[in-house]
Order: sequence, then structure tokens, then C-alpha cells
Amino acid sequence: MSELTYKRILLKLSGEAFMGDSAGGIDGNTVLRLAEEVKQLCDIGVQVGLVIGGGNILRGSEVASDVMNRVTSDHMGMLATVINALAMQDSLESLGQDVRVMSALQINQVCESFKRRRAVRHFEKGRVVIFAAGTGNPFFTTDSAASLRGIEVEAELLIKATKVDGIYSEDPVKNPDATLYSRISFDEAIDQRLNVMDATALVLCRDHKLPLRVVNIFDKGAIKRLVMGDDIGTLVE
Ligand SMILES: Nc1ncnc2c1ncn2[C@@H]1O[C@H](COP(=O)(O)OP(=O)(O)OP(=O)(O)O)[C@@H](O)[C@H]1O
Ligand SMILES: O=c1ccn([C@@H]2O[C@H](COP(=O)(O)O)[C@@H](O)[C@H]2O)c(=O)[nH]1
Repeated sequence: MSELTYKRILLKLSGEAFMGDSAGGIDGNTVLRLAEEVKQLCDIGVQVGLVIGGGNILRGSEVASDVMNRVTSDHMGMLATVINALAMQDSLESLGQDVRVMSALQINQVCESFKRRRAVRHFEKGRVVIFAAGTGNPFFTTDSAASLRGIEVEAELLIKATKVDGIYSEDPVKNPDATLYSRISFDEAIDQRLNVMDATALVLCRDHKLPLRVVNIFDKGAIKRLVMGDDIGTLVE
């Protein structure tokens, strides 16, 4: 068996992936399948931090209106990510994997609050840490939260697991003829506005030298192969 290339990773899962074939919400079997992928990583000794989006429930920018302040709608979006985190927590536990949810907003009856040193201690004890409620601030996204937490806990790689195979010359959902990149620099991704991840998240990774991989969330076993050194999806560095 080959050596682990990465010992601590930050994995960003799209909230939309939690819907399965439904139009929204949470599909238990789908979350369990994703949890199995995460557990596979823990079983080979990888320390895993997770950030889960909220797109299956609510995105603040889509809900904000004349009668719904953007800050309020972003708070709702952050709470949506807590809901997804709790679903993943229980799925992981059902597989026998230790896990803690740490929220950027204080909801002490529900989960722990984020503290960097405590998160690192959880990793050392073999627990998955799910960083919920994004950055805790409105006008950000969970992509930025993933970059931020990845940098804070000194992850060696940020993996964005999403609905497409990697970063393309254009959104492949809109243009099926777009070209898939295997490798690209942060500056190129930012300058060309390759919208797979928001610019704030890319800039944070670039400035703090956290490499990023974009992979397909539906490619079974891909994340495990990746942490063992396979060249999968798009590498941004
Ligand atoms: N240049 C590009 N290369 C690849 N994907 C792109 C590109 N431009 C836009 N996209 C789109 O970005 C999407 C990735 O973002 P995704 O919706 O998975 O993340 P998210 O918004 O962070 O998650 P959530 O569903 O939780 O809101 C892909 O599904 C793809 O359609
Ligand atoms: O730091 C953050 C992170 C997220 N939000 C709000 O949550 C939703 C869901 O996150 P996605 O990244 O879009 O999946 C987002 O649309 C924001 O409304 C936030 O305010 N701050």
C-alpha cells in the first residue's frame, strides 16, 4: 500500500450533494454514502476537517429581498450549514467514526463553538471535525470558510468536492465543450474568473500557500485515491 501524501486535509462538500435525486433538503442515504467516503480516509490515518455548504437548503443571496435583509438571510444560510453538519455528524457516528461539530456561531446546546486549538486536539484524537456556520459572518461563503479553517488548522490540502470533474475553461454545466484543466495557478483561476470557487477563497489559499484540488463528489473513492497521491481533478497552487 502506498504512503499517504496528505495527513491532514480540509474537505469542502457541496450542500447540494446532500439532496440526492430530490429537489432540495437532505437525503439520508446520500449523506451516508458521503460519510462512508470520509470514514475511508480516517481508516487510513488521514485527519479530516469538513466544511459543508448549505445550497440544498438556502443561500442567503437568493433569499434576500426588500423584506428580507441580506444579513438575516445569510444568518439563515449559516444555520442551513449547521443542519447539514448535524446530518453528517450522525451518519459518521452510525459508522463508528468519532466526530465533533464546531460552529462559528454559538449554539451551545447543539454543538461546540469553534476553537482552533480544540479542533487540532480533536484531529490528534482521530476525530473528524465538521466546521459549521461558515465563517460566522454574513457576505461570505462556505468556500471562504473552508479556505479559512484549512489555513487555521494547517491542513496540507483543501479539497473541494463538487458536481463537476474539476475546473474547466468555462462552467461545464453551461458549456459541455469547456476544457478540463489538470493544473492551474491561483492567479489564473482568479484572473479568468473560473467560478468554481469564489475569489475570496482562492485569494486566501494563494496568500497562505494552501493548495487546492477540485474533484467530483460523485466519483466513488476518488478522495481516498487523491490523498494517496493520485492525480485526480484539478490542482490549483
Ligand atoms: N470554470 C468552472 N469550472 C468548473 N465548475 C464551474 C466553473 N464555473 C462555474 N462552475 C460551477 O461551479 C459549481 C461548483 O460549485 P458548487 O455549487 O458545487 O459549490 P457551492 O456553491 O459551494 O455549494 P452549495 O451547493 O453548498 O452552495 C459547479 O457545479 C459548476 O457548475
Ligand atoms: O461564512 C459564511 C458562509 C455561509 N454564509 C451563508 O450560508 C449560505 C450557504 O453557504 P454556501 O457557501 O452558499 O453553500 C451562503 O449562501 C450564505 O448565505 C455566510 O453568510 N457566511
